[in-house]
Amino acid sequence: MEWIRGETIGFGTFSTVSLASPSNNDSGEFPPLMAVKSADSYGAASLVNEKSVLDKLGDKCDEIVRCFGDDRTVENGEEMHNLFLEYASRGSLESYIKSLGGEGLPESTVRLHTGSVLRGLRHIHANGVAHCDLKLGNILLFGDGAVKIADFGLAKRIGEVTALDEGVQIRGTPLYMAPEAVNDNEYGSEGDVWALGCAVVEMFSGKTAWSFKEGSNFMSLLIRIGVGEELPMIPEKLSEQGRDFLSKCFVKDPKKRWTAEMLLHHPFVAVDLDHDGLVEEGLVLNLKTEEVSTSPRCPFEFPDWVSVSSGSQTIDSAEDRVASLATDSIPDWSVTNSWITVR
Ligand SMILES: Nc1ncnc2c1ncn2[C@@H]1O[C@H](COP(=O)(O)OP(=O)(O)OP(=O)(O)O)[C@@H](O)[C@H]1O
Repeated sequence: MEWIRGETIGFGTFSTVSLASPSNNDSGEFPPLMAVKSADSYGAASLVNEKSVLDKLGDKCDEIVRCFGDDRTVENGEEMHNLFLEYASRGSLESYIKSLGGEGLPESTVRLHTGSVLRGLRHIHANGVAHCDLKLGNILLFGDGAVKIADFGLAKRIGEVTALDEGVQIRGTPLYMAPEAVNDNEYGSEGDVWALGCAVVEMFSGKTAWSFKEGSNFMSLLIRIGVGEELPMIPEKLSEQGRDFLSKCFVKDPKKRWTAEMLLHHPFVAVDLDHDGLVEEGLVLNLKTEEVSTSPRCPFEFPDWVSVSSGSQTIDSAEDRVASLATDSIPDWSVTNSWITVR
């Protein structure tokens, strides 16, 4: 495909995202406007991983951003790897919520978006993949109000041990890390569910699920996540159903945490939504809800529930693991946007 690069619309750790349009699209094979994620040789591995995961996931799930292929170009004497993606005209949920001035979204919208992300996660997990970096910055908002999961640069096949899993590494964003990732370096489908809970809190309250003062100690956050009984904040103003939903995501033991499939049957997402609030927001909705059922009280009430484990690791004590993370060369951590993903 011959294509033209347009304006820059986003920056990631290793890539720049800009608009792209095909210069000759007579066949109509590509949309007239796409997002192109470009990385130099340093970030290329992440794009190669993202492309292979997106190929594996296919284009059957409406809640996962579509990929139209990749290519390489030489720009200013440098080889660039480019990945062509469906363009989300309203950017990420993170930037959208920031534009609301710290206010969160109405609960009816949060329920809708949560249902969409869950359908995406169910598809990802059913294909044996864990996203490993779910956060509002990686949930994209489209012109019709739909949301889709993006950024599969850190995604991994469940159970597979990659170079990233060896040694002391952090995959993803600390504020969304699940206890088993902090303690045991375990990243699987269960960790995505924990991260979804953190994203739901942030969507509703406009604040991160863990309170964390800028400049405060990174290790203290890891200890709070990994050790002890403290859980992320569950907003008081959220409905009973919403609070119950979050309590199923924020289960410290990954084996007891609900799966995406189970959560799709929770009444928080499997209900008739308040259409009025959404119409007021100008969102044209693509309503898809699961069959409503009563909320099971525990995972074992699901007859066909199967826990997908991410493989075993040599387990140090939680304290040892947190200490080793904190003594490995950790960047200058601060809150939200400036969190650095260590790959
Ligand atoms: N398909 C898209 N449509 C519109 N904007 C996009 C798209 N993909 C990415 N962006 C924008 O670019 C930003 C960076 O993209 P992305 O998170 O995929 O890059 P990354 O290098 O993998 O970043 P990260 O640091 O999160 O790993 C996103 O937060 C979003 O604002």
